[in-house]
Amino acid sequence: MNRRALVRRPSPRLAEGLLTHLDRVPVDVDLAQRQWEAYVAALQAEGWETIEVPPAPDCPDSVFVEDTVVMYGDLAVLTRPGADERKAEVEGTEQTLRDLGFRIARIESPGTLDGGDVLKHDGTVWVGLGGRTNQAGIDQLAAHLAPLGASVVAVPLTKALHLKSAVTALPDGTVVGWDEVVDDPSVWDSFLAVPEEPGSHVVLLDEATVLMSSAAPRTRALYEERGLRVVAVDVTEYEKLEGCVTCLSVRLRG
Ligand SMILES: NC(=O)NCCC[C@H](N)C(=O)O
Repeated sequence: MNRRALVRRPSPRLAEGLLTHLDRVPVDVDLAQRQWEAYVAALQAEGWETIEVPPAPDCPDSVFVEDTVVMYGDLAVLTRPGADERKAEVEGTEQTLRDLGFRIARIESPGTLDGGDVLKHDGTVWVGLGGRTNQAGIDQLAAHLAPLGASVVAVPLTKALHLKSAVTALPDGTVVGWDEVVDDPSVWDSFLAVPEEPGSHVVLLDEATVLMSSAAPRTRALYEERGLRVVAVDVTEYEKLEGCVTCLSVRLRG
């Protein structure tokens, strides 16, 4: 399988990144750069080819490249981020995806949508309706994905920045989340509460391997007991800015 992922190196202005639910604490930008390089190396070590979106040094949150696009097969739906400070990040992602030959669609005003609000599994696309993504953005995404057979479900979101700040999905489709920030776990047929907040974010590297933060050792043990192989990386500087392992890459199919 052709496994490729978009990544985008952190801006020197990372410490100015937006905060919604966390208080600002000092961010070590040099450490963040090393953590980003280790994250990219971890993807490559698992057979993923990483493709860099041109850096956007004037956009403090540009490392969180997931928010700029929703991929579905050969279609790239460019987002319209809910925060004005982040709207300029989309241009670099568009340029890269056009060069790679993907079909392009886009969310347009008055719709807003961040890619971090979109969780996909097996033909269903759950979208967090909350601070960054509005109903118009969800409706537009649904229209773009309907021809591809996807069913889009809006999920109320009040306790976390993005849907994927609260929940992600294991390879078998089990949705995992940290109870305190999940508005309604009953949305999903199979939901597993995890013991640590950073444990609720996994990047699927293959059907039996996930990448996650090293800040959730008890959750790691839980995943390993379920038969998963876990690759753990330090993303402390990104967690300080309400980011996580899913925000730092966009996996491409095909
Ligand atoms: N997909 C994500 O969860 N992205 C994290 C974005 C964090 C950034 N500081 C923001 O508030 O937009």
